[in-house]
Amino acid sequence: MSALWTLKDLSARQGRKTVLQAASLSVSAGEVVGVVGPNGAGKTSLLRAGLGLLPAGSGEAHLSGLAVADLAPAPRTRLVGYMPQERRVAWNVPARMVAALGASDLPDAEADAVALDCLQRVGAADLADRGVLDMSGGERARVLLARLLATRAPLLVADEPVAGLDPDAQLLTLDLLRSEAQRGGAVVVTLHDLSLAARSCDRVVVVSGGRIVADAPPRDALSRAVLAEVFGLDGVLIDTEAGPVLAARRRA
Ligand SMILES: Nc1ncnc2c1ncn2[C@@H]1O[C@H](COP(=O)(O)OP(=O)(O)OP(=O)(O)O)[C@@H](O)[C@H]1O
Repeated sequence: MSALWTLKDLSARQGRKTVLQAASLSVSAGEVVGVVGPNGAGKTSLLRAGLGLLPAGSGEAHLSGLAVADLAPAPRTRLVGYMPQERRVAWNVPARMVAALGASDLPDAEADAVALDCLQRVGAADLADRGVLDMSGGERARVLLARLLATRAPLLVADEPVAGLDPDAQLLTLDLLRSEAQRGGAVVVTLHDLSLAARSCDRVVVVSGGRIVADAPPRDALSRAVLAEVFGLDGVLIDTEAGPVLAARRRA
């Protein structure tokens, strides 16, 4: 398997605070990797520092073997598509235009065709001509997912793509990301739903206090000990017909 994204001892700060400490990670083609951790653990910082969007204090990050620090924005967007946590869109332009931004390397007509195809895949074909500010939050999230898919980049990184989505849309989102991995890409996704992470990801990376404290298949990464120490939960993954489900309560 070829590594599409590698981090080696990567650290980063926000102001005086160290938000990422010596993080090492390797993501290969075909993988769906979930990044989990409590609020403020450093998940977004990990993604942003690893993509060169937050200056790294030390360590290295590579995309398809190329040092992120040396990559100009245009070549970087060919190697990675990034869906940030904030779903901010400034202008009330139609969904098809927003989705087409993901394919801005193509001539307009081709970018539009890719955008429409991606809107269809995310179940938002009927929203194509609607302004993105005239939508519900969940509808806008689908449009932004379409924009991510429209990048056709080998690595897709999505920060909480299922936040605020209904259950069917959550599963659809993970299914679509899985299909990108099956086509030979790699996917990294932050999630708060640990059941969904266990069910949908090949590997789960647990972040706590700015450090990667586990990086393993879901059952190992979300062990009783990690659930207790990192999440403050007395919990366990239970097998069901639909996949593993977390049964947990807060620790006393
Ligand atoms: N712009 C900023 N300035 C200062 N500190 C920041 C900034 N952004 C994030 N932080 C701090 O960095 C730490 C990690 O934040 P980060 O957003 O990476 O966490 P997260 O795991 O993604 O959290 P969440 O699940 O709440 O989205 C937190 O302590 C946060 O307060």
